[in-house]
Amino acid sequence: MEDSVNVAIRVRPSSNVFEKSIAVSVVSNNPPVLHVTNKQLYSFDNIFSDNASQKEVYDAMVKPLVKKVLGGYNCTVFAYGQTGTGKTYTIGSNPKSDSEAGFIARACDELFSNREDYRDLAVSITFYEIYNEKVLDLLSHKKGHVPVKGFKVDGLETIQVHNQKEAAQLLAVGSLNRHTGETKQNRFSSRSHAVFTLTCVVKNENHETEAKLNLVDLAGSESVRRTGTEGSQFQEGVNINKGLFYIGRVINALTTNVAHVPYRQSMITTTLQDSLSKRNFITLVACVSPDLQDVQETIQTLEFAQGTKRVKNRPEVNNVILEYKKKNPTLFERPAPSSAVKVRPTPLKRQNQSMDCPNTPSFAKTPKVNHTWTPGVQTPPTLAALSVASSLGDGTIVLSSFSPIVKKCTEAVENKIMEKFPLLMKSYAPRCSAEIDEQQFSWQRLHAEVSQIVRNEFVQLTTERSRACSSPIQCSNVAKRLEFDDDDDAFVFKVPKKPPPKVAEKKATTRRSARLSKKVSPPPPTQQPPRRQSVRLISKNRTEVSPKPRRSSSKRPPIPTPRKTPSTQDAKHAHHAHILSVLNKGNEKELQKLPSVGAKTARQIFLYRQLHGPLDDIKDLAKMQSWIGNQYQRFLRSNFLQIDD
Ligand SMILES: Nc1ncnc2c1ncn2[C@@H]1O[C@H](COP(=O)(O)OP(=O)(O)OP(=O)(O)O)[C@@H](O)[C@H]1O
Repeated sequence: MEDSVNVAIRVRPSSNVFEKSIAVSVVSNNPPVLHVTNKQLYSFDNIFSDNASQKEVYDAMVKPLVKKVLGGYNCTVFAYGQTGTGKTYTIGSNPKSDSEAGFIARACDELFSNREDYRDLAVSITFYEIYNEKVLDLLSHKKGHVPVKGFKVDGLETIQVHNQKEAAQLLAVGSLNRHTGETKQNRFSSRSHAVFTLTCVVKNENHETEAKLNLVDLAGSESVRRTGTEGSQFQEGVNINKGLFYIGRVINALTTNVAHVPYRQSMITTTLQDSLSKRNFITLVACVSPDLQDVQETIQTLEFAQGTKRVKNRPEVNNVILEYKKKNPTLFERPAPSSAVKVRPTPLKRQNQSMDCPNTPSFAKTPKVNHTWTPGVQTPPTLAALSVASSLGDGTIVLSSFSPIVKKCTEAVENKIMEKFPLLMKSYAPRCSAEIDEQQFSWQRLHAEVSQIVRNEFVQLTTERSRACSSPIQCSNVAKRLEFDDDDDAFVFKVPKKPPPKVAEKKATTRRSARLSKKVSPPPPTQQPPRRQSVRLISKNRTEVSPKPRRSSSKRPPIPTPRKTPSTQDAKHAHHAHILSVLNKGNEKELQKLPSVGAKTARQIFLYRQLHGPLDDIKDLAKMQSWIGNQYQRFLRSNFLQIDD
């Protein structure tokens, strides 16, 4: 399992006795190909048939992620699908017996059995559900929902566990608290999305990593007609479908790399914003029913899974660099609070005051970093300086959202500043005494000096790197925008706000306003021919009326001249051979270059070739079952292929 986004299909055992009513079958396991009655073939990273065991699915999809989490990568596993297809069963968020242990129990088992390899491993658990767009803590005895601030669920019960048994107990308690209900399609239908999170903190000699494994049991998509829900259950269904719809939108936005990802549109995408970002490993297990009566929902699930597979992530490790702390222990010491210290806290400083060292410059106090922040340990100032505020609305850019080249530069700048910072601090050291107050300290000077270092390094590095690439970055312009933001306690790149779009002059839209407006004077009827007047009539009346000037023929788009069918026999053979080689050797993108071959047909040709080997003749393509109507003939015609029967 190499990819950062992995997608598998799990087919649930059928509830039908008759073979005729089965719509889904696994055609091949290598490559994994699924066949659905609509004649379409689907391929994913893994396909598990109805007799696949829980262990088999876990080993292929989640086991590799446990290692990644211990290595500092955030990983998220989603179970998605129609109601009653086995999502809860697969994730194991409602365990019934040991033989049915799902992902959660197995992942906990694995974490604790690997313990010896990790000298210092701390595991904690949170378990919450999203019910009717509200977050409810499944491990808390408190009533009411948990508030969400920004993208963070604020105040979840986080419980540290030391062994598999403790983890299993928490899972059992949480699953009892979860909202379930009976519908026509599932006796124990989950009425909420459940998120079970294992947070692993691993400390090594030089660094510390903190990463999360989220195991998400999404509620099933449901049609009111089929589930027969009414009243409050109907409302639950509406909210479930809303959440699932926006997960789809978020995935779509990640696939197309658009600037705005609609995380805030639903509670599930808000709370999982972290996990649904490009910095994580994502695994999707799409559960489907093999039954003919569910084929519509099955196809929808398969299409969703295919969309997810198109997301390309670049996972990053979450770590704290402790080396700096080791080298400069005095900088990170917490002095005893002194009544003589007078530092006026900025709004953000006030928030973090309890754990801040009063002598630490303000930009060093920002725990707003992607890297893990341990209370009591000050983040190296440059890391804080470069991991900038997250609010995009005010024209601030998050550095990490730049292109990879800028990201690399950022890392390099961080390293350089790390070297220079002790020197800079030394020059300030005498003035950092407890009696000094803020005015004497001159925060502005310190900010200006560090800004200058960051700017210089940034310009130098981006110039070096952009020389190597074809599209150089206007690095000096970008660097000029670097400013210290007091509100966010960080260095930010300010982006000039776009001027508001000019409001077009309002046109009179109603007849009354048109009449009232003196400026509007309708053209005399003789000057313009009636719209529907035929060309013949216009030419008849040409003497009386001057018609609207027609577009000159030179401006008309040229009429495409049809490509000629190769005339000689040799040319015809060469053309056939060329198309055949594209069909046999082309990847999906190359196949799509052929006329009448879209993304879907290209995929079908690709899968057909994988299953049956290369085509001997173009007419073998007729055997592909996924052609609809006269699509095959259209393909032949538009590719100028003459096939003798
Ligand atoms: N692969 C499987 N093997 C054996 N039993 C399964 C399998 N998948 C599902 N089941 C059984 O099907 C029933 C429904 O499964 P489950 O409750 O997990 O569905 P769900 O997708 O979570 O439904 P909902 O969205 O309504 O909560 C359960 O009794 C479960 O044990």
